[in-house]
Amino acid sequence: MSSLITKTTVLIVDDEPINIKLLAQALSPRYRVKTSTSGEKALQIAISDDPPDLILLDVLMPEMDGYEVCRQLKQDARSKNTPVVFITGKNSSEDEARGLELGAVDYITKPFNLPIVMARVKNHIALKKKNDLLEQLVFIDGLTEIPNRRRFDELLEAEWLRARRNSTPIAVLLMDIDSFKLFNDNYGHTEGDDCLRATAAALANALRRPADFVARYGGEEFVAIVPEATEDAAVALAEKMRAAVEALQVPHEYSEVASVVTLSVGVAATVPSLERTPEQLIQTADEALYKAKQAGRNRVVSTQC
Ligand SMILES: Nc1nc2c(ncn2[C@@H]2O[C@H](COP(=O)(O)OP(=O)(O)OP(=O)(O)O)[C@@H](O)[C@H]2O)c(=O)[nH]1
Repeated sequence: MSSLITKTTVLIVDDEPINIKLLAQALSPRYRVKTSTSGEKALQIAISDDPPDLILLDVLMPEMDGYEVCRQLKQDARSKNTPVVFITGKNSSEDEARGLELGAVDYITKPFNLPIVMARVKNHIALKKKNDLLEQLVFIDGLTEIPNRRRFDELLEAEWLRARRNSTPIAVLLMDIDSFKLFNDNYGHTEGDDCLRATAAALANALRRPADFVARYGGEEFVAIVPEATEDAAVALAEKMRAAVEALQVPHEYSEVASVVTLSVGVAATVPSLERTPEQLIQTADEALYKAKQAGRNRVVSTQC
């Protein structure tokens, strides 16, 4: 069962069940195949928790045509990296150019040659896997193996725009290990690195919902994005994260606040508007973090942005 779950998935989108059947028969020995006879359903599958690795997309479909499906796929951060291959009876060069300009990686005209389709699918999937790996490496912090600042910046921008569109709240948590210089100075840099790794894992484990996100912000600072969280909900999560680090019980006899490693957290929550920016949200969280440090560390302080 687990091998099935991890198997590469191809989504076939065609309003003609007979076309789907033909392609599915050829692909299913090697890939896990999902199918859709409508563009709307294809979009849902593409942004689901179990998205495909490649989409074979028909152009001529009633209601939403393949070009529109492709356009929407490429606009959504959750599906924009999923390769789209058009398989279509529309065989003019203008049609092909339009498909490729919309962001499709390939354009195959009907009647197609099945071995060629299979070979192209294989090549595009190999490329997609390599891109996924590269993206992971670019966005992962080497020491703690959680997402890095670059990934945070990118995701905050996307979540900010989403929250603004939907008029939903969003919160940022800025976290800083207390007296970490004293930890490093007394226990050494290697122990310091171990502490950062353990802290990162504890913070990642404390997240509750799939959309919640934590990254290493730099040095001994971490940052979380909590979409759709009111200030109260964000504070509750911040408190859970603070407690998770304390519960690690990493000895820190040189700490100014406790006998173990602790965390201070600044929380900022807002409903994004055109007048505000994500940078202001981070700035507000930073001010709250400063207050948490001033108030004695090992605590959560919140400010409305
Ligand atoms: N081991 C290790 N230490 C790091 C790393 N990045 C930053 N640091 C250390 O983190 C420490 C941060 O110290 P400060 O910014 O003075 O803060 P602090 O001692 O935690 O004091 P407060 O935040 O005010 O409680 C410095 O000693 C840095 O060298 C890293 O990747 N590994």
